[in-house]
Amino acid sequence: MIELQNVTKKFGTHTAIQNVSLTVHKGEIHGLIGASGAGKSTMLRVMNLLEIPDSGSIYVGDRELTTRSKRELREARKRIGMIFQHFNLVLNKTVEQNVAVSLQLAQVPKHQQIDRVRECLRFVGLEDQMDKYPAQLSGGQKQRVAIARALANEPEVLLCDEPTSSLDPHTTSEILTVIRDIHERLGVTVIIVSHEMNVIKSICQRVTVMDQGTIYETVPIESSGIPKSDRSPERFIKELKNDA
Ligand SMILES: Nc1ncnc2c1ncn2[C@@H]1O[C@H](COP(=O)(O)OP(=O)(O)OP(=O)(O)O)[C@@H](O)[C@H]1O
Repeated sequence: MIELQNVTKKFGTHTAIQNVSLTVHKGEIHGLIGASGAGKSTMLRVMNLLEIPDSGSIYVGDRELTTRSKRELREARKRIGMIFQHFNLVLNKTVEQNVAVSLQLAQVPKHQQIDRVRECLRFVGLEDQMDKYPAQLSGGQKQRVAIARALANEPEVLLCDEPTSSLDPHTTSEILTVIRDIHERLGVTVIIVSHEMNVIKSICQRVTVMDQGTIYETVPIESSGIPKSDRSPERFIKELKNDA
């Protein structure tokens, strides 16, 4: 589904990723983990050419991205959604308008936009929040809007850059459940960068460990399932007592 062949990306004299090759299979949830600065985000960002590699090839499906014209690249990118740690919503646009941005960029006719926006917001459970602004939402709701925006053009691939790193454990499980739903119900291939081992272990089928800009190893894992989270006061008391 996604194949990186001998990809190198430098920032000035610093090599962020060095000659990496990786295949992500269609329909898998693939994790990228490693120490800070190992090159995880750069790996993810070259997959949709948000970072242009200095050398190497990137295939998404049967499309080689690095040799595409600007117009062809725009088309190819519609099939790749992306979400970020800090959500990257447009603050002066409503939830509805934020999701519609993807469709406007893809030049979807206006009369088709509203149905699609509603459908995506329904998928993430936010249909009733369409008129709110990002500042009126919780972190988890903001990430759901970002997910709805990423889904709007029916992507085949979802790139997730530390999607739960700004969220508490309860909201993390909710967002992971949405990501797993996208994978299972929509058949989307997911690549997720995280420094949180529990996140990686709970939903990934294979994990690539990165070290100093190279791939240390890719290992299959048995996903442990998304932990059930409970925000009841009894649970807080129990945990406080356990810690003591
Ligand atoms: N736009 C940039 N300009 C200059 N250097 C960069 C840029 N982006 C990344 N780097 C450098 O490339 C290296 C890899 O960065 P990257 O963000 O891919 O690592 P990471 O594994 O995702 O780290 P973290 O977990 O801290 O986010 C780091 O040394 C970083 O400082």
